Amino acid sequence: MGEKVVEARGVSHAYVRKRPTLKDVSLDVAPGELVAIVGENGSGKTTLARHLNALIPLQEGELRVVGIDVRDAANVWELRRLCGMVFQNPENQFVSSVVGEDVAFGPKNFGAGEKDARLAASSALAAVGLEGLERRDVHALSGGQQQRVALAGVLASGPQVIVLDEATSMIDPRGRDELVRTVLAARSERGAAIIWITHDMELAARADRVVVMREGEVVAQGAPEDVLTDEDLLSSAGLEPPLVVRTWRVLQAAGAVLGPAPVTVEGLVSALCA
Ligand SMILES: Nc1ncnc2c1ncn2[C@@H]1O[C@H](COP(=O)(O)OP(=O)(O)OP(=O)(O)O)[C@@H](O)[C@H]1O
Repeated sequence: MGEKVVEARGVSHAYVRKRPTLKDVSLDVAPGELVAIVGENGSGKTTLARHLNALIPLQEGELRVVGIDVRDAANVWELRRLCGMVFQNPENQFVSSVVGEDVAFGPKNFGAGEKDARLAASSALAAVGLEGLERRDVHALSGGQQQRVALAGVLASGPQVIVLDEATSMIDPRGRDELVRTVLAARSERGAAIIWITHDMELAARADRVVVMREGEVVAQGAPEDVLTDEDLLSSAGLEPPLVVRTWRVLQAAGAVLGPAPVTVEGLVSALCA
């Protein structure tokens, strides 16, 4: 158990009394694991994410992230350094209006000297494709660029867990692919675990594990090949399978293919070639 970077046990939360938003959520995440959390609007994904970073008080249950109890106020900044978050609207996430200073804030705040913090900021900005934008005003950037700055800020702080909450929603398709690669590199280079909250089933198909939420509960979790091909489960959670699975079903109905549905384009190609 000590090895997990997220250990949630029976976490429940109600913003409004007697109207629970999270119900008895238990979830483990291992170091370096890529976990996708899917669920329809209002199913509680963001509320769970906020708990991971102690942005809202834990009302019920137990939650340790990177070994820190989220109730432990003395360690909240260490928790936020080691578990970085990028939200859908990063606008309110910035501490400085100057890009380079915002990204350098994390490392500086966590003890790096001025020069090291700047270097960390520049390398994180380069990693998200924003090389040389250090002097720009954050608020004069596009939504997608702001999401990249927010991710750079997280990367510069050396996280063990990166939580992305619809964090690529405003990024154009090519930029999104680049960002996915950047996040996956953070995983392979630093062993960071990634928790990806997304409506993008193609992205979820690339995870190690998919967690399905419905009305504040975790209703299923497992390998993408199992979860994302279970149409009844997905439909009960208000979700659609990835395009590859839907394509497979059409081919199957036409008698063109046999066997379990692949979930990624690569899987589809190898199944068709086999
Ligand atoms: N600050 C708040 N006060 C009261 N209710 C809230 C608050 N934040 C969220 N809620 C409610 O909690 C429920 C779950 O919201 P949450 O944002 O966690 O869902 P989600 O799965 O992330 O949704 P989405 O896919 O739309 O981002 C919703 O019904 C929402 O209205």
